[in-house]
Parts: sequence; structure tokens; C-alpha cells
Amino acid sequence: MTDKPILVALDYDNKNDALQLIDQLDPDMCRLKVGKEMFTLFGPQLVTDIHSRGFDLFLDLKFHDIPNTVAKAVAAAAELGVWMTNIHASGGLAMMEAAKRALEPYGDKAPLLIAVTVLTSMSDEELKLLGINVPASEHVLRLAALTKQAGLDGVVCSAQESSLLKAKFGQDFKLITPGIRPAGSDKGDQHRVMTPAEALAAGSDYLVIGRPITKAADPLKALQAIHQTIA
Ligand SMILES: O=c1ccn([C@@H]2O[C@H](COP(=O)(O)O)[C@@H](O)[C@H]2O)c(=O)[nH]1
Repeated sequence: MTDKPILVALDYDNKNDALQLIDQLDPDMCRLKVGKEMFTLFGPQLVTDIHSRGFDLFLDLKFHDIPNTVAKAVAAAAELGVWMTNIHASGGLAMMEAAKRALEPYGDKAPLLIAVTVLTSMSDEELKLLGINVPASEHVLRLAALTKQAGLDGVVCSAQESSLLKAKFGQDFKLITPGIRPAGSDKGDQHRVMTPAEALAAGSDYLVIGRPITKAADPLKALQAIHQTIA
């Protein structure tokens, strides 16, 4: 199992609430993820605040634009010193290659660069509405192959695709899986879900977990309970 597989998704509209949770956590216990909501509200200062507390940070901004724009955005993320950042694989091979090239000057200080395949909130039916008439797993496989070809470090997928992707692309190609739901917890808007233990058994390297922790009455206890299920 990967060292510290849990990435806590901090989706808060209030910085103090987020810092209150972070201050209860230990950087040896988990890594943190900041997404579009918190970064839009609080900007790079939030990244500094999190780094000063000793946590590795996944900056989940899912860039999707023309190659030149995405390359510059990824370089800006590298300047912030984040541990991992991401782009959308559906932006295409040229976009992904440009993003990868933009990180070359950072050498071993470059963040891990991963690509989102099919959002975990999407079902086969929703893909059909976009004109994608194959099961989500098949589309994920196609986008992951393109990501691998572009030389990225791995993909965001659902844990339901993890065993397929590990078998196809090998151990070094990292699988980051949101849509993680401890047994009995509310799925919310997520469609392609798995429990933490099932996801790791299927080959996920990192588990992105938000509301089951952040919306729990006692978030620290919820995180500790999840740790026990995967110990
Ligand atoms: O396919 C994806 C890509 C990213 N996410 C993000 O992960 C977390 C999940 O939060 P939960 O509260 O555990 O559902 C959230 O920040 C999403 O933006 C995703 O869910 N699926």
C-alpha cells in the first residue's frame, strides 16, 4: 500500500473551518486536497498556510484549455510547490504533452502531474448524453492510455476502474480515486463509488475523501475510523 494513501478533500467556503480541521490532523496521517472552491476564494495564501503546517498538497484545479494556457497554469502550480496537480485528459494529447514539458525546468521538484479521465459523478447514461456510447470503464481506459502516452504520472479515475488500469499500465502509473464512500455513507452526487478498503484492494494508490470526513460530526474520528478499515 502507498505511504499515506488518504487525501482529504477540503471543500469549505470558510477558511477558518478548514484550518480548524487541518489543525486537528497530522501530516503523517494524510495529505490534503484543495479544489476550485477554496482556491477561488482564498488563492495561493491558502497553499502557503497548508504548507506551513507540514502537509503535502494536491492542487485539484483540473485545467482544461489550449496547450499554451494549460502549460502556463501547470507551471504556476509548480511555482506554488504543490505535491500534485492535474489537468483533464479530454483536453487531448498535445495539451497533456505541453503540460508535461512545462514541468521539465522543475526537475525533481516538479509536482506529480495527473489527468482526470471520467469524473466519478458520471454514469454510463450521462456519458451517452455527451455522445459517448461506451461504458465509463472503456472511456476511462482510452483516456488513461492517452495520458500514459503523454508521459504523465497517472490518472484520476473511479476505484471501479482501478484493477483494469493497474493490469494495463503497471504499478508506477498512479491511480487517484475520488468517489470513496465508507460502508453505509451517503453517495451524494457520486455515481462510481467504492469503500476505502475495496478501492485499495482494487489497486488505487490514493483515495480522495471529502464529505464522509468533512461533514461528519467529528471529522477526526471519521478519518481515524477510515484508517482502521484499511490498516
Ligand atoms: O472525478 C472526480 C474528480 C475529482 N473529484 C473531487 O474529489 C472530491 C470528492 O469529494 P467527496 O465529498 O468525497 O465526494 C471533491 O473535491 C471533487 O471535486 C471527484 O469527486 N471526482
